[in-house]
Amino acid sequence: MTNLVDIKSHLSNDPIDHYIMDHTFRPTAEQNELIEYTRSLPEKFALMIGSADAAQFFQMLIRVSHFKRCIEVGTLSGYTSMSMALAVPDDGLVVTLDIDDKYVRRDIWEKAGVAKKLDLRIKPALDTLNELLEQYGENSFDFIFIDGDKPNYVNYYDLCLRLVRPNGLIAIDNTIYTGFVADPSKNDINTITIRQLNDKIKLDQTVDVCQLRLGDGTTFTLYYYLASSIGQYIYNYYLTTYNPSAVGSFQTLESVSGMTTSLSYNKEFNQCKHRSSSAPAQQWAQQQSSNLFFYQTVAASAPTIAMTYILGLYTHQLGRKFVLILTMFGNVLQYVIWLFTIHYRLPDYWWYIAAFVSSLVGGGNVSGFILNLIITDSTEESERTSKFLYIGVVCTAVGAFISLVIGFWIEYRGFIDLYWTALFLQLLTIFIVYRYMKSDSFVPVLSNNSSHYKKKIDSKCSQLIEICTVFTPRHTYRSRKRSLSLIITLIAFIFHILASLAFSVPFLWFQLNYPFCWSAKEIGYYNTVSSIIWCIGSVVGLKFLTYTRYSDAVICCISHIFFVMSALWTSQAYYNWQLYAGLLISPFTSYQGSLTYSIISKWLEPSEINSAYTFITEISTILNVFGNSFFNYLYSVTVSRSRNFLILVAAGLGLIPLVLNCFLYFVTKNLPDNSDNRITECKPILIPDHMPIRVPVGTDTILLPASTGRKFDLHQMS
Ligand SMILES: C[S@@+](CC[C@H](N)C(=O)[O-])C[C@H]1O[C@@H](n2cnc3c(N)ncnc32)[C@H](O)[C@@H]1O
Repeated sequence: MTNLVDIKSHLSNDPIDHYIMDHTFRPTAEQNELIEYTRSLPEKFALMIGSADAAQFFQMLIRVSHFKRCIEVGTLSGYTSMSMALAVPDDGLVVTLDIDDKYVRRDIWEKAGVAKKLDLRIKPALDTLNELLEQYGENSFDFIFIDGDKPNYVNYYDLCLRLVRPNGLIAIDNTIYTGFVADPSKNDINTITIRQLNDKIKLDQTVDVCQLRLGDGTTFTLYYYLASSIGQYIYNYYLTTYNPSAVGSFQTLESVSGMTTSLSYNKEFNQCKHRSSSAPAQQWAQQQSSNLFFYQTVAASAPTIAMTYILGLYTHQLGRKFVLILTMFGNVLQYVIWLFTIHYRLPDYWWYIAAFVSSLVGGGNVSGFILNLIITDSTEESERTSKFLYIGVVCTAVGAFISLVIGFWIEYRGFIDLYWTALFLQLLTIFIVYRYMKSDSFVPVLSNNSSHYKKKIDSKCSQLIEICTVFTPRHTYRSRKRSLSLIITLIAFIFHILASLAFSVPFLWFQLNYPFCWSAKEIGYYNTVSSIIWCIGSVVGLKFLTYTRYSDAVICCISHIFFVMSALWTSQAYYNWQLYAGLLISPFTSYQGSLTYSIISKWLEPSEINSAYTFITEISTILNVFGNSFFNYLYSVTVSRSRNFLILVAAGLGLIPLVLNCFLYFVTKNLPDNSDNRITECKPILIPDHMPIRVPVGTDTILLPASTGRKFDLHQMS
């Protein structure tokens, strides 16, 4: 069995230890002085000093990893703390904890010029660690050395796991405990606790571990656990940067808008019990996160709105392939800026720059617009409802699956990897679209009798007017029934988006905070269950609705009833199971989104569809931009009084499209449709090179896009 003296390299009698120390140990004068001083203490304490080679190794780790914030549990005379303080940069910090400062030599710290980097806290270390969680929040330290009283080792480890940041390091001293851990006859409380800790770490897959025969066996754990997706990342970032004394200097929405500061918190505000960050820190982080999202959407608002309009207007000229690639390229730029922002911890405005840059090419709405055009072009009117529903289901299922993968990915690989992968996939998609999507897969075909359409494309100006007025009842050829249906559908769509935003904007903060206080792992589990239920629910719902042959308006009504129920249920949820139970109806809550395109395409002329979709996309972009900002703002000012206020607002908003769809049902059922002069709906056909071409019924000649200049006879083709 190892002699206790042998395990401190600088006190060892082993010639090899002597040789190693002789060749590699480079103490400063102050370090030597502290070693000498500690040696002079009563033997019990003299032997407690950390091993000098271990301290030197920590210094090397701190320097190469650019660690800034460190903790030592168990100070004794302050040797290892001083060594760490010598290694951290000038603005670094070493918080060192002990129950007693009898032997601490602050004077030597002063002499070494590191006293200002050392924060000595004298009280039971468990209390101090909890205090540090309150003060700095979770994931806020780079390096922690545990070397306090052994019976508390497991407790120290648990708290330190929360304090250390992802990819930070925890070093634990005495994990071999002079070999006692491997000796079954040793069953004192210290040995038992250290064995328990070693066993715990052995089973913990969220950390990387290595146990070195350094000093008395120091275990290193590399903390991989990354807390959340981008919203979670931002929320956690704020939790960790919370500084009560500096909060006044942060620009909050309240200070910007000159409203009463809600940073004076209600003392009785409930907080997450398993997050030891303080209630003010949590509330502050929520406000900061929603503020950040507010400014992000504001930054993206004008370019998104303008570009959606411009790209919608010029899609025919630029080609869908080009527009699609352009929007994807915006995502690429966004990922790159995110990666830089996270990696270099750039200031907040980089998030806004990322949003601004990606919105310069239209953002996600434009790709949705292209997809909707492609679906409409390649389907007949009768199958369009089910096609839109089906695509909605596929998108939802894929989205849910992706969020599931993301949840687990973050858990095991972290944010940086995730965004690198996203970047890679986006580049791959650009390549696939570039390589395999047919250029200009659809250009409207003119029949010899569609002079109405010819007139419309005559000038850009008339297209602009067409987009803005396509829903107005000015068109003489459109019956009252059609005009009314279009307007009702449009308004229902607008309120559906608003209701969905009011529900979705606070939902992440809702999960992260009291009473749920979910970690990334728990959000990952929720996403897993959610994705499974979404897939099954959406497919079953689709089959059922196809089977019942309900009209679009009835399907939307049912969907809105589910939405209101879901929002009311969620707003009252207090236990985890209640959030899970809410998932049972959530797959049926958003049919309005996918059906709107199908509904309006039935009431419009084929030549109007492009303008109408551009208009709808524009409306949805504007609502998303301003709705997101507004609801984030509303959440930040209401959360301190009522955590579920916004979700109740969502339920209220959801009632409006419900009523409108009931009205639509009666309009479509009872009003006559007397628009005889409407151009007949085109039938899609597939020409040999699989380009979907729209042929007005009753014409025999179709004209292919000017670039091909080909002319087909329908009879020949059939
Ligand atoms: C092994 S020594 C620390 C040696 C020091 N890390 C070094 O490298 O020189 C353990 C220290 O833990 C302190 N300690 C014991 N129980 C404690 C507790 N409950 N809270 C904080 N410190 C405690 C003791 O006072 C003692 O100074």
